[in-house]
Amino acid sequence: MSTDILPIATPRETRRAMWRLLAQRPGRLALTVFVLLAAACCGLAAPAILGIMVNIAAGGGDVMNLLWLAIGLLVAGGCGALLGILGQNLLARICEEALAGLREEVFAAAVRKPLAQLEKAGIGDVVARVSGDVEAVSEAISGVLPAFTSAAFTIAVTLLGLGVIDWRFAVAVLIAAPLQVFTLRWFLKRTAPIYRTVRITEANRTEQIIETVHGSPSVLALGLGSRHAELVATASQENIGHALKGVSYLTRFYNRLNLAELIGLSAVLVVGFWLHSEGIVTIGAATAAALYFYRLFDPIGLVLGQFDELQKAAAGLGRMFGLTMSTAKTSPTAESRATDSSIVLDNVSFAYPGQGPALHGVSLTVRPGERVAIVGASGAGKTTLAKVIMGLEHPDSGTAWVGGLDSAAAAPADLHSRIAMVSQEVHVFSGTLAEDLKLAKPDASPAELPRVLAAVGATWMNTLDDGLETPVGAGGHQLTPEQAQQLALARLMLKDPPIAVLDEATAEAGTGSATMLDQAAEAALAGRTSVVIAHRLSQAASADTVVVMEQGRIIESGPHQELLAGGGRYATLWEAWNSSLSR
Ligand SMILES: Nc1ncnc2c1ncn2[C@@H]1O[C@H](COP(=O)(O)OP(=O)(O)OP(=O)(O)O)[C@@H](O)[C@H]1O
Repeated sequence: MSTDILPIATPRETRRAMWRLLAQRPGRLALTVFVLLAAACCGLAAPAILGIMVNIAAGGGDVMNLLWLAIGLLVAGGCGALLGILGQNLLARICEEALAGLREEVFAAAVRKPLAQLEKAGIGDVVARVSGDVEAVSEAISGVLPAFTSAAFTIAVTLLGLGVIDWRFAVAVLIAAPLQVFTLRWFLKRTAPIYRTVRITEANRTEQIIETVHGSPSVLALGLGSRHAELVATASQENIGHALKGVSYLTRFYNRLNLAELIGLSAVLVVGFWLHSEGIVTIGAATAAALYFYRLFDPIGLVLGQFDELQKAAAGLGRMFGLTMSTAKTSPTAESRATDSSIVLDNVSFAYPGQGPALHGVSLTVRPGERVAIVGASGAGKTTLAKVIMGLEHPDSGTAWVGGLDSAAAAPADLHSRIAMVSQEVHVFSGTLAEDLKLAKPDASPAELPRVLAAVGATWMNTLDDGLETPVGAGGHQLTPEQAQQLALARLMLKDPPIAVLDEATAEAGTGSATMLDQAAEAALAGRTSVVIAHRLSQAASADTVVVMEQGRIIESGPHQELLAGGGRYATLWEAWNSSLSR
């Protein structure tokens, strides 16, 4: 599987994109920073008060004073804890909202991708980005980031507090810093590629599972079950192997951090002893300094330790942003050059990944209201042409203009307001018949639904026990392929776009139903600009223009009668079709 087909955002691009998301809520972000700072300052009070209590106790001081200080200790601790919880909750909420926006962007980007690019990248990679990566980032951002930020504030404020007692304490604490920084760099350098590989091998495993499930009929028919199970197991093993490597580095990382803490605490105690013996600080101040440093153990451990989680999240974020960025690259703002309901293909060429051209410099104009039938042998490129018009595939060169929009660059909502397609693989969605129809127009009035069904000749609707409220699709009343085609045509009528594409909409029909479906298509296409992929040449005969394709090129075009009179490829196809009917 090639995982480099869908881009991955660089760390810089990821940071910028993340900041852009967070900065959408500047007021709440500022309030959160303020609350977290206040919580960290409250935390400073406890060691300071304890230091004062030590001084009082050492000097044989007043018990009442000690009692008041103890109450102050409790109040500061309580306020610090409450503010800390409040700040972390505020931050978690901001992050959750930002992530929800990102999640929507990523899903939208995934469905906007050209089919060929998704197929090339491997569907497992896309699934991993919109599920596994989103989950990993979600967990890290809502679970880790608030605690991480709170710890970072505590460290900064505590270092400041140490400096206020005596600058030499701050220097003593910083003795441990080089080892901590070195340990962190050592850890990040080694584990960053491991985490990237873990995500990639996870995508491989997903790909393998999807392939096995998709191909399960062939897998079972050919007795390939154990071989496929082995392939999935191998992909899993590879993933686990890399994940374990990460765990091994994590253990060594914490060992080194413990050593750094030991060095730092020793330094603070030695400096405290020396400063006290020189009469520079009181015993209480030295105690407070030691307590400050001790207080740093947890936040430093958390910040350094959670780098690991944030790094994993950053890897996921990079892949998520990569998906949205690459969409932005391939789908800039819609280019528009006319607003009528025409289709203009301008020298369009397209090849599926690793294949020869499926379309070769195709130029075609369908005027507003005109109906064009595309005919040609199997593999001539008819369906590919329909996909390019629909924006499902993007031309390698040339442009497909649909109602004035570049179909490869237009926002899906804009494009779909102008064009709709009925494809060969008609899907009946689960739900009632009315719900199925309303997918095309959610606010359709109750009178519209029977009207469009009647227009496409779906008289079978009257025989259903619950009429429009009859459940259809999986688990409901099963429609025949012809009925499903009629339903799709009725949806098209409800949606009422000015332009329509029918890709072999009646190819499923037996001879008996063919005329009925031809009439249904006729009703659905009335008044629209349309392109009909016509395997049944009766559809070509009723079109304004017939276009004949061969090996990705247009080799003939013109009205039905003219092409027949010309005696070319279309005349041959027509003759063959007629004689197949009379047989
Ligand atoms: N998803 C795909 N991946 C790779 N090649 C494809 C894909 N779909 C079609 N092709 C190839 O592109 C060429 C054009 O196929 P296309 O489906 O557009 O032809 P068609 O005229 O619609 O054929 P049919 O009438 O059989 O549907 C063929 O060589 C086909 O094998």
